[in-house]
Amino acid sequence: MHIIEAIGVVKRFGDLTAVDGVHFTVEKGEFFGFLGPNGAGKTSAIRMIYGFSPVTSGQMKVFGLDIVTDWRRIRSGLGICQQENTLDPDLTVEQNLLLYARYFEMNKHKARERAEELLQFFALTNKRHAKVMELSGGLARRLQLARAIMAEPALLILDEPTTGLDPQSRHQMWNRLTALKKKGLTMLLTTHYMDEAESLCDRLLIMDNGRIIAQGRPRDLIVEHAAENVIEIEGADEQLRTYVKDHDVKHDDLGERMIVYAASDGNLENDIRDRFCMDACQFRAGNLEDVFLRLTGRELRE
Ligand SMILES: Nc1ncnc2c1ncn2[C@@H]1O[C@H](COP(=O)(O)OP(=O)(O)OP(=O)(O)O)[C@@H](O)[C@H]1O
Repeated sequence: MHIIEAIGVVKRFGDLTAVDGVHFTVEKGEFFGFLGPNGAGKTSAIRMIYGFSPVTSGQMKVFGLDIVTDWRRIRSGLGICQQENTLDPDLTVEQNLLLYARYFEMNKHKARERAEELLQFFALTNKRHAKVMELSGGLARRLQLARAIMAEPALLILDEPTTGLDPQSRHQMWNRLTALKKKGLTMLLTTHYMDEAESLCDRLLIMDNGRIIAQGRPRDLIVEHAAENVIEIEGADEQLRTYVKDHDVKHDDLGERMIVYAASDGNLENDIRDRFCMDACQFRAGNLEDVFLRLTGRELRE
């Protein structure tokens, strides 16, 4: 059984089609990512998974159940960490966890035990009596995550979990998410950080204009849509342009700068190094950002 199965799912807001017939599956234990430019339809798609927003057409199945008819059963197995801070600002860290446990009808003893375990796991024990409004952004996000997994969900949904956090807090968050993955939790995240998606996700999809334009494992997407090795050449000239054309080399011509995508055998790299890299060339590994920009373009959207 798939943990999530989207079959031709469509979401419309009036005349606007935010999600345009998407198909994907998420399997047990997977860390699955949703990427795409602003307005691509990521949030609209994941909101249908947790029943926050009704499906216009198609079918969304979670834990093998239909979201339309079995919303309540599905909801009891989900943990959701939304973009917005949805914590109760007047309550303390610990009270936020305990209050949430009540929605899931957890008995008091179990709730206390679980809250203790999570306070430790997220390094929040010495903040247990602090009010939420006193917390830094990083601590608040950690608490939101702790609360989302309070009732031990089978699927955790994270909408941009590290947006706005400083590098220390982001790394701390990644570290905790990786630990949760090791425990076997299935997770789905949306993010604008390509390094985050590349290091955390087993598989991901890229959306644009409501459609899925690529789907697969990060490494496979890099090989298919960019390359393992990338050369950035400053001061691209006509000779280089002729060379890439004649040798049918995968590249992006950005005017002054050219980005060349080379396979891992090293031949093309060596040739370019010898012929065109007198001064300004940068050799680096291909990454998900290359894939993203190649598929969704470099122009500003708004
Ligand atoms: N409740 C709504 N009513 C009307 N239009 C909406 C609503 N929610 C989203 N949209 C529109 O649907 C499209 C997809 O938006 P969505 O928020 O799903 O994109 P996204 O990929 O999550 O973007 P971002 O990266 O900015 O969060 C956008 O054009 C947006 O304006």
